[in-house]
Amino acid sequence: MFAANRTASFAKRAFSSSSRQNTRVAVLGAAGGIGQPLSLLLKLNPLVSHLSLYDIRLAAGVAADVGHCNTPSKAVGYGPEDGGLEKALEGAEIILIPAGMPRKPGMTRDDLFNANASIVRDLAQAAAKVAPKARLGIIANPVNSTVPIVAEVYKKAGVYDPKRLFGVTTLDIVRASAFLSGIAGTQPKETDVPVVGGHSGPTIVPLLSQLPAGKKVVEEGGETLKQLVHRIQFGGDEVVKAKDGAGSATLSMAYAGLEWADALLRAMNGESGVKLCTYVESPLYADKGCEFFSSPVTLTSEGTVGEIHPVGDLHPSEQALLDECLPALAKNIEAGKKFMA
Ligand SMILES: NC(=O)C1=CN([C@@H]2O[C@H](COP(=O)(O)OP(=O)(O)OC[C@H]3O[C@@H](n4cnc5c(N)ncnc54)[C@H](O)[C@@H]3O)[C@@H](O)[C@H]2O)C=CC1
Ligand SMILES: O=C([O-])CC(=O)C(=O)O
Repeated sequence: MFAANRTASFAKRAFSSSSRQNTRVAVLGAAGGIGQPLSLLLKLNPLVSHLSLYDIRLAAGVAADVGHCNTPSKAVGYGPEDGGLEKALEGAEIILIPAGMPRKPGMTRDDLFNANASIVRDLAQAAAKVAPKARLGIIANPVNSTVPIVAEVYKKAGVYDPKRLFGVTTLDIVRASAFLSGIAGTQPKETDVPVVGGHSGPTIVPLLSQLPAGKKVVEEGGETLKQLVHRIQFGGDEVVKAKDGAGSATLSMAYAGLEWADALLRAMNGESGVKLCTYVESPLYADKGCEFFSSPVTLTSEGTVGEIHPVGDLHPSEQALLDECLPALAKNIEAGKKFMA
């Protein structure tokens, strides 16, 4: 439910007469480590009719390449010349933004702020102008801050609708599912761990006690629990270290980005009750300075934010993680808002 893992039903849906299968999706940063595999996965999704692939380099090549996949959707690449960004955004209903610098070993996600805040701001300004009604999925880090930046851009443009702005935290849910099932011996797709808070280190709060396999690990406590929580919170570092200077998670992020987009596409195509953990404007901890927070969200039939669910029952160890998350997250949100002030 939280991982929104429905890729296996692609084929079935391709022939469903009720689905509209005509959604236009734009990827900004489409030629990057995430952008390329994400564009491929979107090209394979039968609910996508048109893919607009924008990047400051190589987007035409990526579009030509994925365009040879024999699925019905069309892929078109755009560079910055001749108003390419605006053209890419025209008619977009879902916009994914993986444009921006990835981490190198020794960096935190917050160290990316200076490089990525202005990239995301500029892309959001164009999106607010050309496709203000599109649903936006922000992947570029630091997500905790880039989402508030986009909100401010949209407010300044007078087109902000908090129901259409999402931070993509799905990789945390994907990792929690992979790591817990590895310990518990359960099927990853059936090991659906809600992960709330934000998307960096201590702001990532896995709620393992809310499913049977995780509850057992939480109740046993000790090193196994400690290491599992640490691995979910710092899984990104694991990939950055293994890639040894060549970037951060790209393939698993593309998979997670597709899961996020597919959840919206399914909701927009008539599936009711689609629910996923995602980082949105939220009343849950606004009084603690966290105007944005990831918790389970039920999507509307428009693929927008519907009901925002509270975090539910927490084990004392999870309450402690949440207590640590909130001040750190509030600081990240404040940094994003200050950048736009
Ligand atoms: N939300 C999440 O869970 C995750 C987020 N990320 C973040 O995603 C971002 C991208 O990561 P990678 O794809 O690995 O980086 P990358 O460097 O491989 O690709 C980034 C792409 O963005 C493009 N780009 C830069 N400025 C642009 C602009 N103004 N307009 C359009 N495109 C522009 C670059 O040309 C490049 O193709 C990073 O900030 C990274 O930290 C990475 C993994 C997980
Ligand atoms: O760790 C990073 O810098 C990239 C990222 O957000 C992740 O892998 O979760």
